Amino acid sequence: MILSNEVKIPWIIKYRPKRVDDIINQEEAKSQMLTWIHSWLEGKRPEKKALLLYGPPGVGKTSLVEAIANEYDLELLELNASDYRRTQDIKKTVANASQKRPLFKKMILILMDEIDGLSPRGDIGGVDELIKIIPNTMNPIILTANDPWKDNLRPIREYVSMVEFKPLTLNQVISVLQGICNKENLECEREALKFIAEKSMGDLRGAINDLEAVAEGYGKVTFNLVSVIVKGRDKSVDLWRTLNGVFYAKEAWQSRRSVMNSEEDYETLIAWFNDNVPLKYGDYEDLFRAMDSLSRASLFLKRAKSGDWDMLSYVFDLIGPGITYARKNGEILKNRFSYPQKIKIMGQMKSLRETRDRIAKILSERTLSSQRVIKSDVIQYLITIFRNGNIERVAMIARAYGFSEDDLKYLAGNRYKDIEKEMDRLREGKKEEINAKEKEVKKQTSLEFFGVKSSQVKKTEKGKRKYYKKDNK
Ligand SMILES: Nc1ncnc2c1ncn2[C@@H]1O[C@H](COP(=O)(O)OP(=O)(O)OP(=O)(O)O)[C@@H](O)[C@H]1O
Repeated sequence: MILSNEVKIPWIIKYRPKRVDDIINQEEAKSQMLTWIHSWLEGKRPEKKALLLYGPPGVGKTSLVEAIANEYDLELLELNASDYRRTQDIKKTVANASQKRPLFKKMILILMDEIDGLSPRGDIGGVDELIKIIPNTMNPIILTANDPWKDNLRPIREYVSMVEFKPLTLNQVISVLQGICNKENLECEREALKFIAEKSMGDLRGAINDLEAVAEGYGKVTFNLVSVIVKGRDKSVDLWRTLNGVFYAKEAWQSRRSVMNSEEDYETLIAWFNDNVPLKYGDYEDLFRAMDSLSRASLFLKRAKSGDWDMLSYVFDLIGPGITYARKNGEILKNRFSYPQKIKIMGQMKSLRETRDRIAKILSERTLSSQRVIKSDVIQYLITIFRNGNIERVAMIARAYGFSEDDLKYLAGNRYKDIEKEMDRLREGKKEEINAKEKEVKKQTSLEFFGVKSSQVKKTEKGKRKYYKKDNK
């Protein structure tokens, strides 16, 4: 059963260029690739049967190949690192496709993405196999790499034409972002777009993702928001990327990579998915499968943390592909990602713990007792006094100990405002009277009050009063 039919598509997919003309700033690459593809289409197989596209991430390598396939009616066979990890994989997929004629389209365009991402050991055989395939292929082959100068790619470089992709300029990135803002009817400040563009350093994919993260979270894109959220790749942006990367992955390896690349610890990631899977998967069976996978991830994480670190590999698979492939029936819902309740509560508890520790420190310094004893035996009484005791007296105790507003909130709960008012009234009241009363309170909170004889108290060099077991008399 599907709960809602509102479906959301990530902007990098929604605004992906459909035609070659839509690709910006890669004129040289375009002309090189178009000349090459024309000669294939005219039946003159070019001297180099494969291209190696290289350049930074997110500048249009994959998009241009997809646009060419779309415009020239080619069947695109898109393969990723995980499809050709071993020699057999290459034989099964690339070698096979290189000799096939498509049923309906003109040719098969074979795209092997991210060949530099292959592990050096695993792909040695693969590289050899590829070198055998390229000279005899009946179909055009395109390889992409961020870094084509890696050693393991050296043999391949002789068999391909290299096509360079350049980073996009600041203004180009800004104008793409502005175009998206207009189409989305989104309020976007120019300064904010400039900030995102500068941060992206020419990676348009990254820039579009950042824009969407801010827009989705806040409904508008202002400089103030962006400078806080996108700055230094803020954690919420990182989390947003990871969630998006898993929910919208096309392939298992993409989803796994999103989890592995996240800067968050795995417990936090699990908490985020725990709260957000129900927001994104409306079909109950999809939801069941995803939550089942997530709970297994949690179990494997425990095992990994108890020393069996090999288990971590299953954690990546169970969070990433486990959630991606759990969705079989329904679409991804349009709901916004939400902040996990567990982390919210833990955050609140953490700040409460910090306040309690601070109060314990103040009291332990004053009474020369250990903080542990103060926490276990004293604070509860203080809370009772602050919540029920005589307000003037409580206000004086608060002044004597120098409790902050947070300390008062912790000790007095809802009563803290009344206590603060009383403290103000006292402050304005007769100084002498207050001083005398404060003195009395101080006395009652002093070492002597806790049974230490005055003769056992000495002043340290810094003027602090210290307790000595031995009588000084
Ligand atoms: N030159 C460009 N013109 C228009 N849109 C672009 C361009 N470069 C990137 N984009 C946008 O960024 C997204 C990612 O681009 P693409 O996948 O083509 O990058 P890539 O260079 O293949 O990156 P990677 O090396 O990481 O795979 C696209 O969906 C598109 O929206």
